[in-house]
Amino acid sequence: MYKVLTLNNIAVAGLRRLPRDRYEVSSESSSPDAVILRSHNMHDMTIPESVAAIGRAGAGVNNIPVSAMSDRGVPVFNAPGANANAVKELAVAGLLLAARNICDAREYVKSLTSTGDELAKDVENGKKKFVGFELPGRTLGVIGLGAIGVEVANVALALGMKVVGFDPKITVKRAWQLSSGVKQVETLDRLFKASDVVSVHVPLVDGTKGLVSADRLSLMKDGSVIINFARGGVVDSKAALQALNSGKLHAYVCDFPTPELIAHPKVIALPHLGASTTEAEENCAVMVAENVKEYLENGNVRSSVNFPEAVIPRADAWRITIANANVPNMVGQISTCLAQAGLNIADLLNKSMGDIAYTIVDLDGPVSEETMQAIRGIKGVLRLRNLGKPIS
Ligand SMILES: NC(=O)c1ccc[n+]([C@@H]2O[C@H](COP(=O)([O-])OP(=O)(O)OC[C@H]3O[C@@H](n4cnc5c(N)ncnc54)[C@H](O)[C@@H]3O)[C@@H](O)[C@H]2O)c1
Ligand SMILES: O=C(O)[C@H](O)COP(=O)(O)O
Repeated sequence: MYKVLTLNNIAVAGLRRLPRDRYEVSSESSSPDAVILRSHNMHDMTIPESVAAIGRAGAGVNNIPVSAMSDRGVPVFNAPGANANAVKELAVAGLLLAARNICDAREYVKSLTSTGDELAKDVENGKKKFVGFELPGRTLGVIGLGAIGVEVANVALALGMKVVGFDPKITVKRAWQLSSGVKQVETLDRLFKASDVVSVHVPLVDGTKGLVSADRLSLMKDGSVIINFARGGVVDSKAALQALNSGKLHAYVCDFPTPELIAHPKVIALPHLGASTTEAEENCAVMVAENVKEYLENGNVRSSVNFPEAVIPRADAWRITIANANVPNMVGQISTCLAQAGLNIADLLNKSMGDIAYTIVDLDGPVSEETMQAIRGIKGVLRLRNLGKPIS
């Protein structure tokens, strides 16, 4: 029986992928084999040694101690692209809310107590305070052309905007999805200078902290808009508030409220709502549950942020998997241990990603505890799993 600890509510469609006869899924488990979560902060918790895999039912993994998990040989899975449409739709909504001053206009209407002709007069007199701007001809700058950024860029083009994009590490897959109408800019400064609206879609990592800074905001035209459905830390919020006060920014649309942001009349703050649609929650939960299950049962790795993609279809063989430091002669030492035990290798895959290497070995016989100990004793082996024969 595999034990899976959930740290957030995970859509039932995903949990159904973990059959009850083989999986015990609970929000309380002291020795789980895997953890599935959304935005729960794992940095503050002690992660049991029993945990062999972590599944983030979403995109961002800044709430998970990924590097510490790599050191333990534990893969962290996420659900790339599974909530991209949901975020795209809300980013476009945010753009329109800001461009047409919809939040202020709604508040104004809510505040009206008049009726009849008086109300009609208040409506007509009030509307001049909420004159907005249209999108065609304006320039949107998209920072981060991954699953979400590409969708936002493409839809903005369809709305008549000019679009410029910045992503030095765009993947081939995303480049194929990106409309040829999106112009590439070489530097962030150029993107800020060119844009009326900037939308950020990068992960929060050391290199993206405070990426939307006072200096970059100062390059923008007066009355610009920042849209942030990435992470709060990507935008220097003090600088954004100053830019709102000076008129450099017309609005800051943000999915990550702080007391200061909530208090500012020109901030449109939402409660981290980007991925909160039934469809996105189900897509993410299904993708991550399947990938965690595949890893637990078969050792195959798909969509991990710290492990290389590694898949061997299951044959009628005994399987072990090894996560180890990416240094020379690991496969040689592992093979020697197996040969000394008289085991014949039927199939072997060795892949690496950064400092981590991962090896799947299919064998013609069962691996004894003695051989497991010998492999565990090799310097650089982080985690060894004996999966036996496939579950029939
Ligand atoms: N508000 C929400 O509910 C919500 C939902 C989903 C994702 N997110 C956030 O959005 C982020 C992006 O999600 P995604 O699914 O598009 O991820 P993704 O991995 O598909 O795309 C991220 C892109 O950012 C690029 N990038 C990284 N650093 C960069 C930099 N310094 N400059 C320019 N580009 C850079 C990468 O090359 C990649 O193409 C997530 O990491 C998460 O933090 C928020
Ligand atoms: O990174 C993500 O996928 C989003 O921020 C969604 O977070 P959530 O699953 O907590 O809504």
